[in-house]
Amino acid sequence: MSVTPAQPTPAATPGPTTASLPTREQVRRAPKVVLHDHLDGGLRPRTVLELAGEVGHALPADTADDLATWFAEAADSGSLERYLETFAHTVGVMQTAAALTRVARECVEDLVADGVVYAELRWAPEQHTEAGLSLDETVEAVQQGIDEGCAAAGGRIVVRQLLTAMRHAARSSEIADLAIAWRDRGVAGFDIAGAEAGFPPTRHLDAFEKVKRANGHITIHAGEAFGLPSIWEALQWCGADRLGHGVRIVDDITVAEDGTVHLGPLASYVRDKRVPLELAPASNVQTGAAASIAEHPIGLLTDLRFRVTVNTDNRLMSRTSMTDEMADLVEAFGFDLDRLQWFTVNAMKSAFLPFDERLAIIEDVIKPGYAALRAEG
Ligand SMILES: O=c1[nH]cnc2c1ncn2[C@@H]1O[C@H](CO)[C@@H](O)[C@H]1O
Ligand SMILES: [Zn+2]
Repeated sequence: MSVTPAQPTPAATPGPTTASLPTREQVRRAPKVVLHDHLDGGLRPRTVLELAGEVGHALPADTADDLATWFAEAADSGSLERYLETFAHTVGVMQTAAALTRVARECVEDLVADGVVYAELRWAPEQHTEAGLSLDETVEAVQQGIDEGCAAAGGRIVVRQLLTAMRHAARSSEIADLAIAWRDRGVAGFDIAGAEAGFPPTRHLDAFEKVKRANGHITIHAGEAFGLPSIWEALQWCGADRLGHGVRIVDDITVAEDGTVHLGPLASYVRDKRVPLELAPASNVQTGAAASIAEHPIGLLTDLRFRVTVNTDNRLMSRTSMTDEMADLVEAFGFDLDRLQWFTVNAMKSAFLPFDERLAIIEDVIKPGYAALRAEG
């Protein structure tokens, strides 16, 4: 294997300085793209309360504000496993077609209000069959909600589903079939999620091969709670087109005291192949993958021109939105509108949507949207 040569340090990310940085309100109005947003991680607290009331699901709080606080605090655990325990209270109230449709419709409404113009929403159908729905019926119900939300938004947003299989379970092959069966009806790709340590992506090799043989798209949660082996398997065994998080790729990057940067073979591969990283700073801080937003490797990865994208992961558990994620990055790293546009174009280029449709959103929506904001001065 060839040795990766040391590289000169790129220009450092500017610190938060000038008055020309966008305000939070400008960030809200900027066109944004989210590739990594869990449908069951983005419910409105009030909706969780109402749906729980309908089905008699016991919750840890009984007002919307208290519930919002409970989710954020419980998820703020420093561990992915404990973070994931909070999903019992969202998945638990999403077991009927009506509930799935409502949650999907409200999700689209919330994303539109957040200035999102393209979204891929992921969720795990196998977790929504407790009350008797078939896998097919769960996908149909979610698509119904997406269609209603998009119709109400009058063309301001395009939304696709990603179907997730749970990595500790054994239904990934069925979920791969489901994703393939729904590919022309709103499903754009396949994912695996759940606890990472102890559940390597290669456990689901047959599912990934099935999707690949069908020319489908794959993203894999990898390099969040576990490091390089997980990323390597996702890319080199499972054929991932994108990395869900992938933040631990920094374990293969060294920065010497004189600022010289050295990329190991896996980090070089990820950058050279332009593998999109679905970074989600707020979520990473909660699960302990990063110490704080300011210390999040997004600064280094951006400087090194990896294909960085910014994502929410779970808006409810992380009490976040695309506006919050980007505005927090503006504050922590001094990112300007050009940089936010770069993240957004990176994301749109990496979407699991046909090339001509991606290009149309970049040229007709994203670039003019940022140009208008720049013109505000
Ligand atoms: O950041 C994450 N890492 C791994 N798994 C996750 C993350 N966020 C959510 N889920 C898991 O994905 C399922 C389907 O949406 C959720 O129920 C949750 O268990
Ligand atoms: Zn995720």
